[in-house]
Amino acid sequence: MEAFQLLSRGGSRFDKNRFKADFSLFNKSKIQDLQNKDKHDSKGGELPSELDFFKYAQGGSGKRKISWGAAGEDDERKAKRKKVKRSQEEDYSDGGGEGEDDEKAEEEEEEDGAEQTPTVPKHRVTTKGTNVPEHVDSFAALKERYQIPSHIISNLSHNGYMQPTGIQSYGIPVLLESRDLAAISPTGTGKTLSYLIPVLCALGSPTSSVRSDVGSGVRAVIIAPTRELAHQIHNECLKLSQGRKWRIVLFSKATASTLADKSVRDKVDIIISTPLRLVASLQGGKLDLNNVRHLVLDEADRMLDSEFFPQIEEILASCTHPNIQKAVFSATLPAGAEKVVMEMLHDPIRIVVGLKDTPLPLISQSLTYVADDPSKLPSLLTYLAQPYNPPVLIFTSSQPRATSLAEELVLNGIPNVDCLHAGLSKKEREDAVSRMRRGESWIMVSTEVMARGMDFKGVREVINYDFPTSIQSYIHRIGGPHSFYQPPASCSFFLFKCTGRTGRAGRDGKAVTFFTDEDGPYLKAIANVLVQSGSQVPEWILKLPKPSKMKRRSMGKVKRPEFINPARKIGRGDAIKKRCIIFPLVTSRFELITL
Ligand SMILES: Nc1ncnc2c1ncn2[C@@H]1O[C@H](COP(=O)(O)OP(=O)(O)OP(=O)(O)O)[C@@H](O)[C@H]1O
Repeated sequence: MEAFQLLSRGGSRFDKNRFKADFSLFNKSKIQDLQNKDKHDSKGGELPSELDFFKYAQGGSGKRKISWGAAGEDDERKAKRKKVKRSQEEDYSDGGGEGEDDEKAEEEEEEDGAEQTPTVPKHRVTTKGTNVPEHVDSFAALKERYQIPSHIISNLSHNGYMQPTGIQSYGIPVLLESRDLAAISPTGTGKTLSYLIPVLCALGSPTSSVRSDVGSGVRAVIIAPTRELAHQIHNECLKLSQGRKWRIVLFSKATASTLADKSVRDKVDIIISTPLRLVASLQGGKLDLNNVRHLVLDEADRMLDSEFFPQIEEILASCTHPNIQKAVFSATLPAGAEKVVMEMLHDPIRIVVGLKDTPLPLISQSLTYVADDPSKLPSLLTYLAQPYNPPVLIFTSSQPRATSLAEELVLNGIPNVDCLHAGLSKKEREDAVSRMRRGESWIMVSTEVMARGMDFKGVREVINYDFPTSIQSYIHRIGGPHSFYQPPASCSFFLFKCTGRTGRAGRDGKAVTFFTDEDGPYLKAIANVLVQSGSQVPEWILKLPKPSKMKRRSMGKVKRPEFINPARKIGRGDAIKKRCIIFPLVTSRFELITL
C-alpha cells in the first residue's frame, strides 16, 4: 500500500488541494498514470471524422475539458461537475435552478468529494421551507416521536421494511406534522410508503369505528396516473393496514358504481384512483370530496401535464375541507411544473433526494449509435444474443411499435417475450404484469406511460429502443423498474442498494439507449443526465451544441413508423402461434439461473 494512503487513513482529514505539492511527492506514480490516461483520454475525446454523425463536433465549443476517469484530479472534477450541473439545469428548465439549500448541499458534497468514488455521486437529502421538522433515522424513532400505532410498525417489519429510506426519513415527519409537501426522489426509493404511513396514522382509525368528529365521506384520496400504478399503491396500502378494518377502495368502474350510494361511500376511508375515473364520478354527482383531509398526487409531473391537469384542477376544487393537507411526489419535476405545484400547496416544504432530475448512480448507463430506425432491430438482436440479465424492459415510443417489436422478437426466436401497453385489454395488461412479477417474462416490451412507476422487482436491464421523449421521460424509464432498499443508518447521505445480486462495477442496473441520426439534436440533453449520475459519455457527445428551446420541445415528436419491420406485417396471433411452435417446452431461465 502506498505511504500516503496509509498515512491518510486515520481520523483526521488531509487537505489534498492545500498541500498539493506534498501530496504529489507521495503520489507521483499515480499522477503520472493519470496524466498518461488523460493524454489518452483527451485523444480519445476528439471526435474522429467517421463518428461525426451530426457534423457538429467541428463547430463544437471545445470549451469542455473533461478527462473521464481521472479520479485524482479533484479540482478539475469539481469544476467539471459544477459546469455540467449548471449546463444541465439550463438544459432541463427554462430557468429557476436549485435553491440555496441545494447549492449548499453541493458545496458540502464537494468538500467530501475527495474521498468519494469518482463515478458514484453521493445521494443526499435537501429540504426547503419554514420550520422543517427533524428527520428520523429509524421506524422506532418515528414511533416514539409521533406515537405511530404498533400495528403499522409491525406491518412494516412484517413486510421487510426495517429502516426508512431517505424520502421516508424526511418526508414522513413533514406529513405527520400536518405540513404540505413537495417531494422529489428518484424512482424506486420508497415514495409510496412516505405518504401511506402518515395518511394511515393521521386518519387514526377506520371511519366505521371512530368518533363523530371525522365527518362523513372519504377522508383521503391518492391519485396516480395509471390504473396499474393505482393498483400497486392499493396493494401497498393493504399490506400496511393489515389487522384493522380500513375501507381502502381502488376506484374502478365497478367500485365507482357501488360508491354512488352515499351510505356506502360515507364508510370509505381512502380512495386510490386515476384522475379520469375520479372526475367522471364527481361530474356524475356520484362522489363528493368535501371531507377529504389528505390529498396525494403521485407521479406529480405527469399529473400536471396537459392531459391530466384539467382533471387535477377539478379534483382540487372539489376538495373543500379547510384543513386539507396536500402532498405531491415525483421522481422528476421540471421547473415549470414545480412552480405550479408550489402554488397549489400551502406553506409547503420541499424535499429533494439526490440531485434533482438525476437518476440514482447505481445504474450504469450508455448510449449506443444505431444509425436509423431499421438498424435498431438487428442491434437489439445482437444485444440479446449476448448474455443478459432477464427480465429486460424495453421501451418503444408508441403502442403499435411495442406490439410490433414484441412480435419481431418472438419471430426471431427470443424466448419469453411479453408486451404491455395501454392499448391492450384490462385482462391482457393484468396478465402481462403478473407474468412479469412471476418471473415468466424475460423481455417486456412496453411504452413509457404504461411502465411509469411500476415496481417490477428484479429488472436489471432497461433498453430504450426508441429515444426518450424528454429528460424526465429518460429518468422515469431507467429508474422505474428498480427497487431499492436498505439505506445506510443515521446519516444525511443515502446511497441505496438494489435488491438482488450486485452488478457490474458495483452497479446494479444497466440502461442502454439507442440513438439514431434523427435523435442527434437531443442527444446532449440525455448525455448530461448520464454525466450527472456518474456514467461515462464520449467527449464528442458532450461537445455537441446545446439544443435550442424549440428543438428541446420537439424532442418527443420524432415520427417513427408503426411497424418495426415494415416488410413483415403479420398479426399478433401469428406471432403467438409461432412462439408456441418454437418454444413449446421452454424451461424458465430464472429456474436455470437459481439452480
Ligand atoms: N423502507 C423500505 N425498506 C425496504 N424496501 C422498501 C422500503 N420502502 C419501500 N421499499 C420497497 O422499494 C420498492 C420501491 O418503492 P416505491 O414503489 O414506493 O418507490 P417509488 O419511489 O414510489 O418509485 P416510482 O417513482 O418508480 O414510483 C418497493 O418494492 C417497496 O416495497
